[in-house]
Amino acid sequence: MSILQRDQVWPFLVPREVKVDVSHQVILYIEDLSVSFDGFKALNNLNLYINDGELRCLIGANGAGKTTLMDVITGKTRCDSGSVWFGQTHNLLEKREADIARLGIGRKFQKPTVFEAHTVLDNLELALNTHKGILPALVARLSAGQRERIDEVMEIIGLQQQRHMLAGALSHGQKQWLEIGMLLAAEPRLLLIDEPVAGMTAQETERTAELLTSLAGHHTVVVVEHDMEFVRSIARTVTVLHQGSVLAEGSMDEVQNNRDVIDVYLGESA
Ligand SMILES: Nc1ncnc2c1ncn2[C@@H]1O[C@H](COP(=O)(O)OP(=O)(O)OP(=O)(O)O)[C@@H](O)[C@H]1O
Repeated sequence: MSILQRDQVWPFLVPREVKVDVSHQVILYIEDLSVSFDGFKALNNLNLYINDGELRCLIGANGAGKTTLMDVITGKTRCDSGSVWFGQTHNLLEKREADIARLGIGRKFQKPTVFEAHTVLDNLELALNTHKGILPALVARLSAGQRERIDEVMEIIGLQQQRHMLAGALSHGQKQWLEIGMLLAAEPRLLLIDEPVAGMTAQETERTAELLTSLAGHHTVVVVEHDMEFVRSIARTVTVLHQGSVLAEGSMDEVQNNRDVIDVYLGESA
């Protein structure tokens, strides 16, 4: 069944009762993180702090370590050393992938993986009830709260008109929004989003910028993206990774004018 082939873990089920201590405004603490593959350091003493409710963009050349970092945060890859804390009380390195998802960390991979043979509405219902399996999830009665959440999400992702349309008939951009909606259904605290606008039209890219910007505040959003124009349109703070470490961090203008960033990533044309 396609549900078993998914390459991601849904943050099953609402409401989220997990308490995340963000009294110091930081929701994600990453310190001295190192990961190596056969002696090659994909992450090298990386330090990164993400504030609660912020929208952070992560950029860096191919192989800089962006995916590996997401993999460690979500429990997919184990590190050699370092620490990763979700708020001040949850040590993510001690947790399994599914438990990390249940804490409220949602991840969206680059390629959309919606259930194409089901409607937009069914997809959102499935996101709330995946643990039941497809058929039982579709016939299960949703609570009033769940139904309300689905309506809210439908509005956030702007697919009310497509509610009863098969997901397979949506445009590429709409599929990406639907998948973001499937993550949102579970009200995640932290969303990790990999290259959301790859393959999108200019209009879809613009709409995605609005969507992600609107999520910040209520959620913390970390976006990995290569499209610099898009990053400029959404980013307050940009972190540049290079060879597994943070090379620079700051506003888009600051990193674009940073000599090291120009040398190793952006090039003179920036
Ligand atoms: N499972 C693995 N086994 C061996 N090497 C790996 C593995 N995963 C990643 N690497 C290597 O680690 C380095 C960092 O890769 P990673 O995918 O994290 O980079 P990235 O910044 O996400 O790049 P891209 O922008 O191309 O997605 C690369 O040199 C990659 O080849």
